[in-house]
Amino acid sequence: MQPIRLGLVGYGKIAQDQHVPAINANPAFQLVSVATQGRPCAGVENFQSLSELLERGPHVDAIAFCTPPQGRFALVRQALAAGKHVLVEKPPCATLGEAMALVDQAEEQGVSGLFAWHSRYAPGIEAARDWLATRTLQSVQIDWKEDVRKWHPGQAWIWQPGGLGVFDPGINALSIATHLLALPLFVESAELRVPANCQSPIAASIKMSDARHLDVRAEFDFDHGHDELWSIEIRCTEGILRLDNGGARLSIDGVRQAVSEEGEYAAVYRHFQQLIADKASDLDLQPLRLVADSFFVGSRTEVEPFFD
Ligand SMILES: NC(=O)C1=CN([C@@H]2O[C@H](COP(=O)(O)OP(=O)(O)OC[C@H]3O[C@@H](n4cnc5c(N)ncnc54)[C@H](O)[C@@H]3O)[C@@H](O)[C@H]2O)C=CC1
Ligand SMILES: O=C1O[C@@H]([C@H](O)CO)[C@H](O)[C@H]1O
Repeated sequence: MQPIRLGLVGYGKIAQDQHVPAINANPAFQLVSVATQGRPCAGVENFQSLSELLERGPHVDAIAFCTPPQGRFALVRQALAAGKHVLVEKPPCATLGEAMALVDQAEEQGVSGLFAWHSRYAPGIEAARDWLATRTLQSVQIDWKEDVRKWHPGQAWIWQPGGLGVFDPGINALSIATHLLALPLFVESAELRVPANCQSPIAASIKMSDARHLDVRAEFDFDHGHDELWSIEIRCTEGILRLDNGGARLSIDGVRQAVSEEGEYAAVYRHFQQLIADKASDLDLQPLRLVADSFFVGSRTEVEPFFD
């Protein structure tokens, strides 16, 4: 079986940390070219732009996008128009409207698309989903706190319009919640704390609910200490389910549960491979909708300036 020939756009932190190692570990894929504006990727042909990669590079079947969300829409549209399958890092675009247009275009082009909500592939998520499917939910508490200086060092884009600020990691928690919970969530209120020199929040408190009045609270913090807190606690009539370490650890009533041994990005690329084989797509907009709604209804409080 011929491998899927892959191009990658945006050889930055996550591409180097996760995408290229996952691609190289999966024999169903062959990374053949990169388009990036920073350091080149060893072992493949490098280009300064997607246009150059498509016009002058070796043939690719699919393209993975690891650029910042601002400007990504035009790039993915260009790849779809060229008939390429696309894997798009989260958040899929800088706006909900752009993401909706990509969903339509992938269908029109008859290619496979994946919005890579990577946290949904964390080792404990599917076991958690199975347990919750037969339980009666009472409340959900999300705490998603990390140090932006550790995970996005020197990345000015994250503080600019479309960069989402603390919702860039926070959307991961929302992608897990929307995957675990049966009913659509909606935002009731939000408080956004925005540094005086930034366009996006460094912290946020969000109150959500669903059609059965489930109480869902989220606390996001981008200026947290070095030890991340990535946890979701779901109280049910039958017991308490808790995901920690971004979904890598699962406990029920304090007892650790067996989880998958597959890493997030290995699972992301295995899913992409299956979508291409099945001529299918997985382009979920729900996490981005909740972020958009948080910005719609969020009250803003100015806080001290942020300096990297
Ligand atoms: N930093 C992290 O820990 C994680 C980041 N992500 C997501 O991945 C995306 C990228 O994040 P990072 O890798 O941290 O950012 P980054 O700033 O380290 O990398 C972005 C890369 O895109 C390149 N680039 C920008 N515009 C381009 C264009 N028009 N054509 C070609 N290359 C272009 C830049 O040169 C840079 O190498 C974001 O959407 C982020 O939410 C996902 C998981 C973790
Ligand atoms: O998607 C993201 O994940 C975190 C961090 O890499 C933990 O996985 C990062 O802040 C965000 O972009």
